[in-house]
Amino acid sequence: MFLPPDRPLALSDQADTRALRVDALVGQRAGRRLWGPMHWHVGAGQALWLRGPNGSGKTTLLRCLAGLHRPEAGTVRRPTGGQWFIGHATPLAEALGAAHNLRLWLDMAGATVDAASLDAWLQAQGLPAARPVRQLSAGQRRKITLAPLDLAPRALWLLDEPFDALDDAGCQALAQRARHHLGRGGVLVLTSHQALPAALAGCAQLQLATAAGAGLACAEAA
Ligand SMILES: Nc1ncnc2c1ncn2[C@@H]1O[C@H](COP(=O)(O)OP(=O)(O)OP(=O)(O)O)[C@@H](O)[C@H]1O
Repeated sequence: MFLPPDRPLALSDQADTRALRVDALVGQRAGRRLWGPMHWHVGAGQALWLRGPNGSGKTTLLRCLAGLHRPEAGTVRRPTGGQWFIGHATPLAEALGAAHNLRLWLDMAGATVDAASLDAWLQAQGLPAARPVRQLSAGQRRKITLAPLDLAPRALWLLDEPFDALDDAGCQALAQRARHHLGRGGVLVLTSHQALPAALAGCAQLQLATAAGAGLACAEAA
């Protein structure tokens, strides 16, 4: 099944080292083909919204883009400047506070962030630095997991359902951060079951689809 994107993907120069590029990529889970082959690239300053029904393979595609899941075939070329992959689960240590969690996460990711910047960011977000994460709400947890985007800028943002659990103000603020990232020449690929805030309206879309009865999904982009 071929479903064209609502808007064609913006093309960039094939040699552009700031672009995210996918060639002949085929996605699989447990040996079952989910989508592909797909060919597209997203240039610096551009965003791509992955869409599709539950189980169509959006998370799998994001994980392939991040290099966390092996595709059946094909290649992914990421922009220079590093990446953040932030999944929809919140992998926080429940007994630790936000500052401690972020310190561990940033250290593991090789990101250098001084304690003052981290504390200032938490304060600006109205998040408690030391209260155990298990005492925080779902939206507060979500905000913590998204903190590295601001604290340690990287060229490629791969975000799986980043608006989940955020209130309206939180969604708007995240979209503005994404807009700022794109303005600096970053690349964004995200999934969202909800409509994107106005700041991200008009970005390119890639629709993954499940063929009725066959359990097979394919995708294509202009
Ligand atoms: N660890 C796994 N082992 C085997 N199959 C898996 C595994 N994880 C996911 N799948 C299967 O892969 C398919 C795609 O899953 P994926 O999570 O990528 O879909 P999705 O489009 O992100 O779904 P949703 O909108 O529900 O988040 C589904 O059919 C799912 O059952």
